[in-house]
Amino acid sequence: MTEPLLLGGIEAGGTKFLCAIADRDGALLMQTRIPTTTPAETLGAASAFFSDAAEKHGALSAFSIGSFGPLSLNTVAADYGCITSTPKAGWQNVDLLTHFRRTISGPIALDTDVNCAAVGERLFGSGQGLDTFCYVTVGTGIGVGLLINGAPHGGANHPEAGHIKLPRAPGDDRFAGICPYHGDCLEGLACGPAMQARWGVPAETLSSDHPAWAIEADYLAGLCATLTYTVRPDRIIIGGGVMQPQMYGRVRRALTEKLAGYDASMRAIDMDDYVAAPTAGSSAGLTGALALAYRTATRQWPMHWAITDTNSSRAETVNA
Ligand SMILES: Nc1ncnc2c1ncn2[C@@H]1O[C@H](COP(=O)(O)OP(=O)(O)OP(=O)(O)O)[C@@H](O)[C@H]1O
Ligand SMILES: [Zn+2]
Repeated sequence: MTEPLLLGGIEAGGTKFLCAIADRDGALLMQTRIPTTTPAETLGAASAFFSDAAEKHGALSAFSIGSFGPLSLNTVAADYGCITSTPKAGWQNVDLLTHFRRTISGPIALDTDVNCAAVGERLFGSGQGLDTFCYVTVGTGIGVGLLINGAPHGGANHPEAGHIKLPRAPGDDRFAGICPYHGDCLEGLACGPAMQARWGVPAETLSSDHPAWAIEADYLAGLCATLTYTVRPDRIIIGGGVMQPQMYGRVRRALTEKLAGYDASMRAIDMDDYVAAPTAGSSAGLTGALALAYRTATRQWPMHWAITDTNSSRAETVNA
């Protein structure tokens, strides 16, 4: 008989922490949504949820966190498991791992929110059937998750492709950018708050023929070209509040121009398929975190979740 598994996961975001426990088949047994306020308040509420879950369902087999960052993911570093230099007030140097080790006895895995979302897209969304793809979110920041040969990628630490420096888009030479570290890195020029700073109004209020969108598409296509040259993924999935439907065509056309017909395999890219929207739903990061917990417990990815379950039916099985 297969051993029962009890998995815990958190998608730790800048506005909310989604916490859940799930069984071996990915069915959610309990879940909750905690607003991200102070570390003490938010992490305290998350621990209380998992203590309550353990009382009701037993000890967790494995637990995983997909968090906003930057994070220290180098297992031998002194600050392993900490959020490090985030601009989010009060959350610098917050030790996530030590906090959860106080209440959770099983193994704990940690990865970025975007890598976890990429895992969720592989199980339930636009990454199904793919081994190597990128997951990009363009919202309050710009984050890039990488699934390489079927596993989330990290090296000495997680990459930060949202902060690459790109050539300025035509006509965009005055805006200084808003990244507190680099000024006019990609995130500094093209995340949602950067658009607001540049144009004086929130991005969602700009009309679809506003010049902002051509500039935005140029930068996102620059990121896609860089990812194409460095990772050569099967697909680049781009989501986040700024990626409205009209952006996909613009990014695909700008990317085709940037690749400039280089190499037959790049000329053969079907852009409609290559630059795609996410489809795993708003809980892809949480699903990915739970899948990471599954892998921590079993050394395998729960590929059967994709067959036996769908994102929407998962949501219905919840007893909050
Ligand atoms: N319809 C829209 N069109 C363009 N921009 C939008 C739209 N809706 C939201 N945004 C922008 O998206 C940003 C918020 O992004 P999102 O909704 O992805 O939130 P987030 O999860 O906080 O971001 P992140 O992915 O960085 O964590 C805001 O800057 C907002 O101006
Ligand atoms: Zn930057």
